[in-house]
Amino acid sequence: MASPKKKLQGLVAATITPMTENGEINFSVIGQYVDYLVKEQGVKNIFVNGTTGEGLSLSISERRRVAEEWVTQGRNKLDQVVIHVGALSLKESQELAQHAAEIGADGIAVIAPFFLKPWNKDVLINFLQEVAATAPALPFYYYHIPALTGVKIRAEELLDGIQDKIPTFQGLKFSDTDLLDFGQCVDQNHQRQFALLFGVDEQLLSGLVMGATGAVGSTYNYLGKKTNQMLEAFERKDFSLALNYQFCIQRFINFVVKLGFGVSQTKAIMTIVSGIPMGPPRLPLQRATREFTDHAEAKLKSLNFLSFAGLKDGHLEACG
Ligand SMILES: CC(=O)N[C@@H]([C@@H](O)[C@H](O)[C@H](O)CO)[C@@H](O)CC(=O)C(=O)O
Repeated sequence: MASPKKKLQGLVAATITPMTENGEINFSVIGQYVDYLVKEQGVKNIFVNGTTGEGLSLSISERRRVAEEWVTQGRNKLDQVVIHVGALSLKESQELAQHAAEIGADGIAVIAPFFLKPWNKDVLINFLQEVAATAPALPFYYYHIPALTGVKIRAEELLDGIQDKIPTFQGLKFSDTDLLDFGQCVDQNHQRQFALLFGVDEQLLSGLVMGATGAVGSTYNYLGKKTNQMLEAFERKDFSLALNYQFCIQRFINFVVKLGFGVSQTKAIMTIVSGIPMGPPRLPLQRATREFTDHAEAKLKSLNFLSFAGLKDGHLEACG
């Protein structure tokens, strides 16, 4: 069984793929992006080429180059770099998995194929197993995101006995709001051997209460510091403060969700907060509107999310 340096835990930023104005990948800012995550947001784990990274909208050659750049720039700065290698084609997924191993990534993750779909747990596991086997020394994570893949096989069902089939299986990225399913994943993880990473940032506190060992998400790119404060309050069992942080984060997410929120808008917000140009998204996504950007910036300012001043203990108003 593959053994990672240490269990993946804490916050994992689902990285954006920066692009130039003419739609090419902007590799030149990835080094600066790594430094920003580590120094400004206190986030030292990343999840590359996932949903936020538009992984499925990139060519295989682009995905390889993006993975390489993150691994290279993250060396001696980041704790873990997990590469999402899911694809509709098993062969492409295997190629990416093998490549991730060759470049020294710390783990790979795979979503369920979502066009011709696996119709039950065994078929899904067969697919995952074939990918994992091409990178036998790399920790393997299943990326559960049923709203986007349309594959509704419950995570707790998948987890049951999975290490017998996939010896490198190390955990789950759970991007769903079904806390019954998530709780049952935690419940069967008796020996705490798996990383159970929650993927719905606005509900992370509920995920922590249910037993999440960490979290992967888009907002940790720019709200990592704030979310880390929530994690620290939770660790100290200061649940009232942790809830204040969660509400504060929710106020922002709720605000942008009402305006229309997705990967394009994440790129725009990250550009505002970090000052690093993330560029436009790739078609079929459309660039965030000027109206969105102006409103989001005003909200970030009103919540004190641009200055990173932090909440004063117990004062909910501090971010309002
Ligand atoms: C559907 C979606 O994009 N979910 C995000 C969340 O971080 C999400 O942006 C956040 O909870 C706000 O709704 C992540 O789970 C996705 C993710 O980690 C990824 O980019 O692979």
